[in-house]
Amino acid sequence: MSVAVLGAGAFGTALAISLAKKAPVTLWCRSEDHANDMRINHENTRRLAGAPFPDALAITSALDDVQDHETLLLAVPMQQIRRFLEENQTRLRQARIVACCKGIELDTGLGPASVIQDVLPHASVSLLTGPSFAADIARGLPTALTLACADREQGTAHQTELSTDNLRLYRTTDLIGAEIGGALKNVIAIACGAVIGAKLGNSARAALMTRGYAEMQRLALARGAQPETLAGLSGFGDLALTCTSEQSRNFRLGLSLGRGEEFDPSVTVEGAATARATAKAAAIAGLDMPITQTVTNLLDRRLTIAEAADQLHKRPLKEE
Ligand SMILES: NC(=O)C1=CN([C@@H]2O[C@H](COP(=O)(O)OP(=O)(O)OC[C@H]3O[C@@H](n4cnc5c(N)ncnc54)[C@H](OP(=O)(O)O)[C@@H]3O)[C@@H](O)[C@H]2O)C=CC1
Ligand SMILES: O=C(CO)COP(=O)(O)O
Repeated sequence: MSVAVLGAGAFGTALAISLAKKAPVTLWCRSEDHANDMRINHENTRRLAGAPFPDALAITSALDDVQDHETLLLAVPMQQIRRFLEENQTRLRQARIVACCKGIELDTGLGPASVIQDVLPHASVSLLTGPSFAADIARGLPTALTLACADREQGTAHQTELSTDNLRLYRTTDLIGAEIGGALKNVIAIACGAVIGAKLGNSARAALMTRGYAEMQRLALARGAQPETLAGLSGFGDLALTCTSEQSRNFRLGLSLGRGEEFDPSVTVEGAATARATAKAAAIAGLDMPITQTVTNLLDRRLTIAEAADQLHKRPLKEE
């Protein structure tokens, strides 16, 4: 096995730490200054402080050092991946890439695996997604994730390669379902954070999680996904984690909205762009996604929390 992780954010670093306990791993970051910092400290103090590196973890800022690795885990934020891939198209043309990001691209409405397929049609593409906080993975706490790959044989190879004693991977061939579950749970987490921040109660949160899940299913099924995928780790599992924990940045953005506080714009919050991308795609496809639309309106300050709650509540009554 030879694995490299592209992107030394919190998640890429956590995966690299976890996998390097099993075999050598290379972690690539885009700045030599950051690479040096990690080499000196044996830790990524900028993105995942307090998680020491195992000896088998090598650091580089040169893509030439990683392009011959068998498997590349892509852990840069969703809205950055197209540009990254385009800039490195020649190197990555036939790579085996496992996307580790969650979201929907603003301009195209595509998820991470679909963007990779779009830019690199000859690459092998998989997706690693599901309920896991970087800090938990780095600490070696027990975690279960979904490995999605349309090619069953390749998916099985990645499942074996990337599972560890603490990281248990389940596999599916339903890439679209896994992409949509992982992307939309962040949008629903923003809504849940807003409800808790505004002190609207846990009952309201449960209602949002359930009706949010219905929206996830609606979009996923319209795009040809399998319902079981949404019920799995990449859908229901990640929804449950992200909507109930202040460890989640998406949930925390929602909390700030609910409390009327500012939120640090430098924090990676995938659900914001994903809400806008999904609301646009849903409108074009004629899909009813009121929670997603409401989150977009809250983010763009077109609604207050009180107006948002009122609007959702006063929608026409219907069958569940
Ligand atoms: N954090 C978590 O618990 C989890 C995160 N994820 C997903 O992982 C993905 C990454 O999130 P996370 O690691 O937390 O984000 P962070 O904010 O911690 O880090 C983002 C990283 O991406 C790098 N980056 C940004 N743009 C580029 C680019 N154009 N080229 C190369 N590198 C770039 C940044 O580099 P620089 O430092 O130089 O700015 C930074 O290291 C997201 O899609 C997220 O949803 C999934 C599960 C858990
Ligand atoms: O995806 C995650 C948990 O599965 C991390 O959530 P946040 O990006 O909201 O922190």
